[in-house]
Amino acid sequence: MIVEYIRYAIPAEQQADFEAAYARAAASLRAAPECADYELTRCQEDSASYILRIRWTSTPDHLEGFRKGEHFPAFFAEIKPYFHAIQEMRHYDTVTEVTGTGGANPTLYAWAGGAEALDRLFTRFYEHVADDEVLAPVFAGMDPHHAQHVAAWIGEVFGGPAVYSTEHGGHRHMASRHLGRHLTETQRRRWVSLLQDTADEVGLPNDPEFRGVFSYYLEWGTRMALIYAGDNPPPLPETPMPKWDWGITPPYRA
Ligand code: HEM
Repeated sequence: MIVEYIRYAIPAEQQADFEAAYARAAASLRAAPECADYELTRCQEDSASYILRIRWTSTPDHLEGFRKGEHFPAFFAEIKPYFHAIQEMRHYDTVTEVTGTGGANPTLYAWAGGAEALDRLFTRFYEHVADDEVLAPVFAGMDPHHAQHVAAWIGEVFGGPAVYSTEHGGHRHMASRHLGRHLTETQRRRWVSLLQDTADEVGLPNDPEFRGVFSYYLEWGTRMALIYAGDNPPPLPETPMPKWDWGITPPYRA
């Protein structure tokens, strides 16, 4: 993914037409498979300055795919009158590690109740697993610290301290622990529903926003576990830990 920034200087009397032209041109961006997202903003301190930010799947996808593709003619027809007003139009690589979310919303980890709440959740969960006819055989030989390891994993994925990646082998190790286990859909579903029941039991926050994201993660994570446990697992991930956040349902505050 790369980011293109286009800076414009648009005199006050042209701004309404400029914004309307971009509102129409945006239909081409929405239709273009090379475009991830876009945003046109106007400067507060200098109202003539606009910045258009477009995330493209890659620079060649933008220059070869979009510019030579079916959506470009309609896009360019709308914005051509403002071409002379461009002050910068360049592609930027997201090569730095400096990215993240600010403190406007608590992390999922903090909202859940931190390490103590996640330890409580998984300790109780694996107590139930031991008595569950579907799951008990799967976890019969598990590491005695398994519950704490999974709590550390989820804690880090949910924005907590980097305990799993620094002390327990990170993403690659987690995926490797599922290899060759040939987990079934029945086991996966039981794992998810038993964990959700346990979340109720130990009093994890039950607001729709948190539980929605929690379920989203469990659904994705368990389906990934089945893929790694299956006959043709993908190469083990060398990538950093997945990071989860609130997405389109930030925490509700009255
Ligand atoms: C969101 C979903 C899941 C997460 C976050 C998760 C997390 C983990 C982690 C972090 C480990 C490695 C623990 C360590 O470092 O010692 C692990 C191992 C394991 N997982 Fe999962 N897992 C998920 C889904 C599942 C499912 C659905 C099953 C089976 C129904 C499963 C079965 C196992 C087993 C059997 C091990 C090895 C346990 C041991 O020998 O200690 N996992 N899992």
